Amino acid sequence: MTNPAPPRKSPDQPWRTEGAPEEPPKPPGGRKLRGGWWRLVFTALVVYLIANLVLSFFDQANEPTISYTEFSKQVNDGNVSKIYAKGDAIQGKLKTEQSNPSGGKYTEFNTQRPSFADDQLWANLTKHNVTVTAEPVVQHRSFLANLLISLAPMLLLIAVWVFIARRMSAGMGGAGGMLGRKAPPKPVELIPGEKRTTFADVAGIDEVAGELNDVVDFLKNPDAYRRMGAKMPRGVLLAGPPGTGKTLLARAVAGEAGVPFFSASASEFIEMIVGVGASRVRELFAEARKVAPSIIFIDEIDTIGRARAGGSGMGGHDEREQTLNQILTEMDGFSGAEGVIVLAATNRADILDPALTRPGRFDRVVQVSPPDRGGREAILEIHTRDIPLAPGVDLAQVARTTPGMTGAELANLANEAALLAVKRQQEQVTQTDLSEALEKVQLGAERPLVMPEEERRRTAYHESGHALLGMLQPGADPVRKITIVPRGRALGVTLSTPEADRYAYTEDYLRGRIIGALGGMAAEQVVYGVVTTGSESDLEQVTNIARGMVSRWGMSHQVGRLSALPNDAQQAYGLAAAPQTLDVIDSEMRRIVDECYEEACRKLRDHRGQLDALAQALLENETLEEADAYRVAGITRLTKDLDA
Ligand SMILES: Nc1ncnc2c1ncn2[C@@H]1O[C@H](COP(=O)(O)OP(=O)(O)OP(=O)(O)O)[C@@H](O)[C@H]1O
Ligand SMILES: [Zn+2]
Repeated sequence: MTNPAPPRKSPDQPWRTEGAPEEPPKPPGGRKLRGGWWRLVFTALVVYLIANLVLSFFDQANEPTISYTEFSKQVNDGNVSKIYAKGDAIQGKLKTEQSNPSGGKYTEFNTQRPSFADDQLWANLTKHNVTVTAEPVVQHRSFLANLLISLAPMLLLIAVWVFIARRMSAGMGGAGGMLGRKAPPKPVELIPGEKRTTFADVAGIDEVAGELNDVVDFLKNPDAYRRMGAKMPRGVLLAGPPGTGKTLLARAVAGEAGVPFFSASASEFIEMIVGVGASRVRELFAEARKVAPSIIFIDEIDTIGRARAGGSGMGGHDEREQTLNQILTEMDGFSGAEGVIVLAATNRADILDPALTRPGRFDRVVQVSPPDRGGREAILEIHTRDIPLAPGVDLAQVARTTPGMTGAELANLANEAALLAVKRQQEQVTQTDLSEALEKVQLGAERPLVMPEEERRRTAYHESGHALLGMLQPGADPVRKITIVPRGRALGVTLSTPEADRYAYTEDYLRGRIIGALGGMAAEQVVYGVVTTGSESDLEQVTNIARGMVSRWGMSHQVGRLSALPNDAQQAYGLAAAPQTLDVIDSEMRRIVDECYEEACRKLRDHRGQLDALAQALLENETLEEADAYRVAGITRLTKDLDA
């Protein structure tokens, strides 16, 4: 829970404009399977060969093997002192050394008595006073060793196979596998000692919890429903952005109902060789049925449940389809009274295969959204339950300044504040810890970086450009902080957050956002006459907003009130925008951004004095808080904090 707030893609979030790209390329998620077992096979082969060599070395032991004729002759010559016999194998010792016909001398020997020899061996032996011992002859190779050697290749094969199978099921989250190697899926809430999650651990999404109440009810008392002939939904789909508490909610349903909770991530299913995903699904459902009523939770269902058809041509396509089919089959197989309810989570409900949401499957979709102000406060309360708070800590105030943040981000915030307090050896977490933690979460951690003076100056102008335009636009989100202390991957940051939660945006507001985001580049243009690479992430933000305005929100006359670009699900079905539509979208986006850029430059030229003042103040102080920023720029805030 230490990851910083993700880059904000949707406009309903506090936003920031900054001077450098922010996301480093993700390392490709590689598979770990290969290499390992080839090495195992190789090692096993080498061991096998060496073992064979050693054993065969013992085989051609010291004593030469002599013919039975030679042996008989030695007995008759009275040259044999003693023999050991087992069955027809005979080992013995001579009284005097003999030379071997094949070269060399020997006193000890081996020989084999032919089965048809009906000679007078026993008589001869006693006649010549040979000590005969019928003890078992020292065997160079035990029966077991012989067996092992003959079975070795097969054992080797089996070992390799088991090993591969284990590796594969380890990749499935360790729960279950093929080969009957049973580490059956463990229902999480049955693990002794584990604290049960309940609705009391979930806040800010009360309506959602309410919607799940009858699921809880059903799980608690399936018989009542059965008697009434009432059918429960077999699947409930929890849809919403990452970190809004979908997993938490699913656990809470299980916790409230007091039933076992099986959890799996859909992506685990499709990493494997074809067929394994489906069998893992079968196993999971079988286990859940055994202990019904119970809950199966499948996270990231979109990774297997995205719309089929359209041939995405991706690898693992078959496996995905088989796994999905298996899930659907299992769900269809429910009589509805078995008491296994499948909860699935996705943040891409829009791209799901319609087969999944058909009646009798995930026919109930519950939308989980980021919390509102009251919800944020309640979530903060939950996540500070175990943190000693200093008197005077105002969680409501924190909730006010965190619009758009999800439950996971708020939990992270509370934890960061606690970490700060520990670092400072405080007994309690203070309001200052909380606001500094928020700053770290929103802006990224401060980064020691000595910048050349010229670069600092340019950064100061860049950030002042963002800030001044933000302050000048009526209706824009207020500027909370400007800094030229490098943070995260940015050289400087200007932070603006809305006064209150916003749910819909006007065209003017969006244009204002574009103008503000272009403010950094425009300031460089106005002051230096050239621009730098420092505007990369600004331009990304600008492009996203402009694309949305033109292609999704009907804010371009040329394109009209159309959802002009196919969504992912439509794309999966092979739907693409017509080339001429793409041309229009492109030129409309350019028009809007160009207009905004011109306006940004014009405004900065008109207010050059304020721009210089802000840049100067930043060079001196490095960071300006909201009040100082407005004072330096000589601008009075047009709107007031609703709760201030
Ligand atoms: N509404 C909430 N109330 C309390 N805590 C929450 C809430 N939402 C999220 N959290 C906290 O954030 C953590 C992560 O949430 P969770 O994993 O449930 O989100 P998710 O929606 O499943 O995310 P993802 O889509 O990334 O899997 C939870 O364990 C919990 O600590
Ligand atoms: Zn910028």
